[in-house]
Amino acid sequence: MASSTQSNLPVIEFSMENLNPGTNSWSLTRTDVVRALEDYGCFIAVYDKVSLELHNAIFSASKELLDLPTETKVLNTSITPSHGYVGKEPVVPLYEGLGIENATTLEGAQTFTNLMWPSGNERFCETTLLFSKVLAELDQLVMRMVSQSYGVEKYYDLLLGSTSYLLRLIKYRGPQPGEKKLGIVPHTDKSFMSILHQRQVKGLEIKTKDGEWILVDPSPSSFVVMAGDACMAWTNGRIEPPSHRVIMCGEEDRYSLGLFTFIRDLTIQIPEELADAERPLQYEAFDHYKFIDFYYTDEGKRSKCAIKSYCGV
Ligand SMILES: O=C(O)CCC(=O)C(=O)O
Ligand SMILES: [Fe+2]
Repeated sequence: MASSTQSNLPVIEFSMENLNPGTNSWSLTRTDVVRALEDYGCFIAVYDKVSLELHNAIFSASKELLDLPTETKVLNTSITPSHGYVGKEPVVPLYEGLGIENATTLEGAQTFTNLMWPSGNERFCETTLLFSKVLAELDQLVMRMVSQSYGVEKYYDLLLGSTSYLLRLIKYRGPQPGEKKLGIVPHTDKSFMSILHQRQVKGLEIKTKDGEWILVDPSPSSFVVMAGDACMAWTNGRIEPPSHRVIMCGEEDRYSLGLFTFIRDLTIQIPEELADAERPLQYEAFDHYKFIDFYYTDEGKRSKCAIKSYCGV
């Protein structure tokens, strides 16, 4: 396994005060965002809308959830593969995660909370809802910038209306001495976009196009904004999702969170403006959730690039 280095991913400031479309700082940030996504498939957003208080609250909520008995956690099921409870898998025994579907809606947050705590848990519900909404705003800023920069903003408005958000709350048990340290196998996300956040314990590594693994430094105000496979197809290959993995460093448990976007009930069509003689159309229109189903078939799991196998031209 190649060793990782403590090197740098692009870091981009998102301070909401000076980020209004049309301003100079908006277009400067937009240039940085698109360059980072094209070069790395991701970047570190420094985002001041998540306060230290919210950072602490969401991780205590997450710990409270993951401390529930397994027989409660397994009630978190979904018709979409890997959107519900996943844990104690033989390949990644340290990993355990739950998923809140439609996490930016009160209904989504309440349904999940009532399933886990039939007698209620108002604080958990409020915290996860607020966190998801604040991160969804970051996702929308980023996507607005990307689509503007490619001249396809009107198509993004369509996607936005059909975007659903999945919040995953994840724990990696600290490995015992002698136990394998792999927390999650190298993969690209099947989402459109992902935003990852971690508590103080390191472990997330992201692969650059040069094949170097970069270890991501945690900080309460840092978020990894990362493209998923669906974004690569939609941008006709301009933005490629980076491979990433989790390798546990010490013996301490590690907590992380991911907000993932998926396009529901809308066929994702590659904007015609993004294909020309120089860059012919690389992907047929596709249904995001059918693509996820395909990924979890034997053929999908075997394929080197599932989205290309699924709808590549
Ligand atoms: O735990 C992390 O930091 C990464 C999680 C991840 O890559 C995923 O859930 O897809
Ligand atoms: Fe991932």
